[in-house]
Amino acid sequence: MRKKVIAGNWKMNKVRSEAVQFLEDTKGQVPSFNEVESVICAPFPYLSELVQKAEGTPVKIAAQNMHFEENGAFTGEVSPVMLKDIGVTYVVLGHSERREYFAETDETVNKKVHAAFQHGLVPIVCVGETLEQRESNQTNQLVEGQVKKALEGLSEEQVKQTIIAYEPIWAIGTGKTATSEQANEVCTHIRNVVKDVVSADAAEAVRIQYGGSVKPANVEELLAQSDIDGALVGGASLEADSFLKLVEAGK
Ligand SMILES: O=C[C@H](O)COP(=O)(O)O
Repeated sequence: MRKKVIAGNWKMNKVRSEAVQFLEDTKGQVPSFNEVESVICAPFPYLSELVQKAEGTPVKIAAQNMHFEENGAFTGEVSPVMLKDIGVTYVVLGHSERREYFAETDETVNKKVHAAFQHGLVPIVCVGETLEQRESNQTNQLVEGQVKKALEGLSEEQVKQTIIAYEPIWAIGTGKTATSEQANEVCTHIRNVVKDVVSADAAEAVRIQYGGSVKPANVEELLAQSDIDGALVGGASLEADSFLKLVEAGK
């Protein structure tokens, strides 16, 4: 039985006081880590403080990106060593917004996934198609390519620990959710790809989230699908009440 993982991706939102207040507001109300994993993916400036505030609670703190090198002349970048040093435990890699606006590629995602494991961070690897690709029936092929490249060179054990987030780009922040059947169909395809290129055990263990306009009103139906093991949520994770409802649904 795969444990569900509900991750709130705040993207570039909230000032410090709002970020801290969110943890205050959810304190004591988030279900235990044994029931569901709950993660907040926060902007870099608050990570250290949020890790400290979340200590002793079931909430884990994630970064939204990182560089693959440990250190060096990479102005403006943040390394896995730095994230690990301040107690971050998860990192989102290859989000479609990084791919679209910041030239993230399948190759850099793969380097980052390796770097994450090297430094004890759990990668949440995002994949997903555009509307144009869906309409021209390229979804499975496109997502398959992204998954294969992202996982290239990992050990079976590392693949088992990886979280893959299937996020159709046309459903992100648009209010258009993929139907639970559409979402599950692609998640099943991803699991089959993992089975083909790694192993049946890895496919059974890997967690696959759905992301794209997930909210309290649709999360239960999505999580009830056979191959959806959680959600990566943007807009609906910004308010404490809404985030708590999402996490509750993961129990
Ligand atoms: O990382 C989260 C996804 O991009 C989904 O965002 P959304 O829930 O606002 O559609």
